[in-house]
Amino acid sequence: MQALDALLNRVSVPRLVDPAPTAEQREVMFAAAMRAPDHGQLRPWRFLTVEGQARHRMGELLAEAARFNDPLVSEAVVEKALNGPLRAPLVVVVIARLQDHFKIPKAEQLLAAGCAAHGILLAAYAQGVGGVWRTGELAYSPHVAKGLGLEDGEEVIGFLYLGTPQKEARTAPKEDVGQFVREWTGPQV
Ligand SMILES: Cc1cc2nc3c(=O)[nH]c(=O)nc-3n(C[C@H](O)[C@H](O)[C@H](O)COP(=O)(O)O)c2cc1C
Repeated sequence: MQALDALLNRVSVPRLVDPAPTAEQREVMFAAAMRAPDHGQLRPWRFLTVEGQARHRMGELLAEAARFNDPLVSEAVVEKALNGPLRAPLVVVVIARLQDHFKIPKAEQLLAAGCAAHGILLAAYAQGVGGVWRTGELAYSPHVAKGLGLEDGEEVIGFLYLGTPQKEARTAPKEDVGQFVREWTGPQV
């Protein structure tokens, strides 16, 4: 696939089934992540892969976090948390690693990690792998962070659900790009 095809046509694929991406496909996806624009080459990201039985353990962790957040949480919400990671054969947890740096603000590091996540999704799409970036409030839970083994300065910025599209992906909507672009010719007076 040509680079522009992926850039212009990538769409999220919410319904994902087995098989999970192959080792070769994963290598390409993580290599693409490493090409994210990255001020100072801090590489302010890392990834966890969760698959097989570990997805059930991740679901239990999310369900515990839902109960911690709200002891009166409904069973429906707990059930959704439990089943969340089962929506795809592979979940990639994207972790931003934010450090105090004399020159590079944490906001820039966060953006770089976001670009890395986008790189994974683009490389997935280019290889026919379906993917969708999800978060939800549990992604930001300290209980989940602890259970996933995050260290100081690290935060989850996304769960990338990856797998084989269950059905043909939708077509990317055509956007009126002109609405988002203006020429600037000098300061307003
Ligand atoms: C940081 C981030 C978090 C997101 N979290 C969710 C989410 O929890 N649930 C969801 O349905 N979409 C979420 N999305 C949006 C989807 O990944 C997707 O981009 C959106 O549904 C639009 O579909 P498209 O990518 O095909 O244009 C998130 C996107 C980003 C960048």
